[in-house]
Amino acid sequence: MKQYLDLCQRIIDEGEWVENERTGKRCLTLINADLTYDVANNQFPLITTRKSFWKAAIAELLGYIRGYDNAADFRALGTKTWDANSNENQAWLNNPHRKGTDDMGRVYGVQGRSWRKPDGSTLDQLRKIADNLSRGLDDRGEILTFYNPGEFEMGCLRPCMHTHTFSLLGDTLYLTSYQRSCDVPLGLNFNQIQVFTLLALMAQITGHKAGKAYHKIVNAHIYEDQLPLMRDVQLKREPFPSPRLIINPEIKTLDDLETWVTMDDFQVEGYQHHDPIQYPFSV
Ligand SMILES: Nc1nc(=O)c2c([nH]1)NC[C@@H]1CN(c3ccc(C(=O)N[C@@H](CCC(=O)O)C(=O)O)cc3)CN21
Ligand SMILES: O=c1ccn([C@H]2C[C@H](O)[C@@H](COP(=O)(O)O)O2)c(=O)[nH]1
Repeated sequence: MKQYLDLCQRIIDEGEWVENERTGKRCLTLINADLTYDVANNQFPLITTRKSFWKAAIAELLGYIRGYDNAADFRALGTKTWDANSNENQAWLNNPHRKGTDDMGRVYGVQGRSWRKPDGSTLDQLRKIADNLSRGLDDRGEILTFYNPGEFEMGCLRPCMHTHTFSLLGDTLYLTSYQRSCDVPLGLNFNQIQVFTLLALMAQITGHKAGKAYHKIVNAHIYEDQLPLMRDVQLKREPFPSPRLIINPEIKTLDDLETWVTMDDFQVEGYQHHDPIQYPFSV
C-alpha cells in the first residue's frame, strides 16, 4: 500500500502536465514506476485508503484468461469495466471492425488465447505457458503478450498492461508484468490486484510456490478531474495493513479457470478500508 501512495505523491510532486488527444483531458504524468508484490507471503495489494471493488478486478482478469472479446461476457462474470470502451467511444463506434453492441474487438485475451499466425491458424500463448510450467520448464520465453500492433485497429483500446513474463527458479514462480499506460486512481487499483492474482493462480495451477510479482509501469498518470480527490482526500488518509487473498484450492488447471470458476472462488480476509471515492472515468 505504501508504494501505491508513494507513487501517487511522486506524480503530484514531480509530474508534468500532458495533453491527451484520445480523451481530450490533461494528465499529470510521470515516467517509470516499479512496484513489487509479495505473493509468497500473501500481502494482497488492495487499496485501503478507499474501498476497492476487488471482485470486479479479478473478474476482469478471469475474462482475459478466458479470451473474452465482449463486455457482456465481462458483465456476466461480475464487472462493468468494459462497457464504456466498447459502447461509448466514438472512434470505436465508427470503426467498421466493431461487431455490434458490447464488442471489444481483438484486444487482451483474444491475443493471449488466439493470436493469429500468417498461415491463418491461431496460437494459444497461455496454454503453452501453463503446459511448460506444469512440466517444470521455463524456456526463458514464457511470455504472454496482448500487444499486437498489426491488429490495433481491430480493437477498442490498445492493451495497457500488455505483457506478462513468467519465470521459474527451482519450485518458485515469479511474474514480471509491463504496463505502457496507467490511470493511477482507477486503473492501478485494479491492475495491482490482477498482477498479484495472476501469479497466485498460475502458481496454483502449475503446482509451484508463488514468489514475487514485479509490476513495471511506463506512463503513470492522474487525469486532471481526478487530481483534487487524490490530493485532498485519498492522500490525506492513513493506510490499513494488507488483507489476504484466499483462492479456492480446488482450482487446479487452466480448464478449471476456463469453465466453472466464479467470483465465489475468491475471498479476501481482513480488509479494513476507508470510505469509497468515486473517481471520474475518461473514455
Ligand atoms: N481511463 C481509463 N482508465 C482505466 O483504468 C481503464 C480504461 N480507461 N479503459 C479500460 C479499462 C477499464 N478499467 C476500469 C474501468 C472502470 C473502473 C471503475 O469504474 N472502477 C470503480 C468502481 C468499479 C466497480 O464498482 O466495480 C472504482 O472505484 O474503482 C476501473 C477500471 C481499467 N481501464
Ligand atoms: O488495465 C488498464 C487499462 C487501461 N488503463 C488506462 C490507462 C489510460 O488512462 C487509459 C488508456 O488510454 P490510452 O490512451 O490507450 O493510453 O486506460 C489502465 O490504467 N489500466
